[in-house]
Amino acid sequence: MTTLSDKKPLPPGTKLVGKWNGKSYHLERLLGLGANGQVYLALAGGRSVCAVKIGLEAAELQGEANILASLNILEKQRRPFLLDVDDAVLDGKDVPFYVMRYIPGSPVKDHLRANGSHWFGVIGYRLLERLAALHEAGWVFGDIKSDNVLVTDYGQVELVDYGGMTAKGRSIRQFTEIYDRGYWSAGTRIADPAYDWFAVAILWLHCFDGKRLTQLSRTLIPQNRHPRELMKLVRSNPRLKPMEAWMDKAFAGRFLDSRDACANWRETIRETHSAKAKASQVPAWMAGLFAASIVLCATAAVWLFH
Ligand SMILES: Nc1ncnc2c1ncn2[C@@H]1O[C@H](COP(=O)(O)OP(=O)(O)OP(=O)(O)O)[C@@H](O)[C@H]1O
Repeated sequence: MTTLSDKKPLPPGTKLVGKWNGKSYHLERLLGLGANGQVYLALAGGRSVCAVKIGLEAAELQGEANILASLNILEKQRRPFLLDVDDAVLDGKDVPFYVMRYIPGSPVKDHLRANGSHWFGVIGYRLLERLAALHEAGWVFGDIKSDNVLVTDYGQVELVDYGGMTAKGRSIRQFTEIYDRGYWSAGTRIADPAYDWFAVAILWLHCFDGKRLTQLSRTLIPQNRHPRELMKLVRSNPRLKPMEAWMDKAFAGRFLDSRDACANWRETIRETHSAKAKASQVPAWMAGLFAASIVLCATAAVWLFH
């Protein structure tokens, strides 16, 4: 019997037939199990690949679908993300679902682990660009975390789970504690672009220093949770230390706007790269000394064997 319980995934091959739009979806495998529902890789009409989110809470799912529908309208130049919204009958019960474009990527933390941490410069820039576009359209993403930032094999960055997306000025709809600036006494939970910048800075700490970040959140009493504690981690991490100035601004919400956050990111990455390139260059005096020693050796060899 096929039932939708909050934790148990539906078996592969389950067919959902939309009650209102009549479209059918074959569930292939579970992509993610979250607090608000289950996301499956599916085949629409038996052919095209898509992602289906089945909700346990109809109102919550409808809220997400409404946000995605307005995003489709706002971002006409992008391929639509929301493809269908409907109900299906499973085991005699109405189950609400919506269908999205499938993003063939992995969470940013996994991507960096598999492909190398040097990717984080370009991924970070693309993520900030995506956020800047949302901010300019009047939205704040809200629930930035590794699972919701998918990176494709070609390094494209896509956001998933728009359940936290909130209009500027409203209370953040959905967030993850450790990424939340309210939790770290760094500001309110009122949606503004700085809310997302803060979460992006936490994302890099989570990717490169996850253990110490978790440890910090477990051991600090609430009164002592503060960005200065996060900055101590940044300064003592060789990967993040070069990004110190950017991270500090992101924690304090001190960029002019999201384009400024992007430009600052690019500049910091560029400076880090040129500093590394300089450090790896062999100084001229050392190269000269090396050349002279070769000449000396060659002369000695000729003299010995003559
Ligand atoms: N369009 C998509 N394409 C590919 N994978 C997706 C897509 N949408 C969601 N996923 C995967 O499914 C996971 C769970 O989806 P989602 O975050 O929407 O559920 P949720 O119930 O809101 O979860 P959470 O409790 O983490 O907020 C995501 O973290 C992501 O890995």
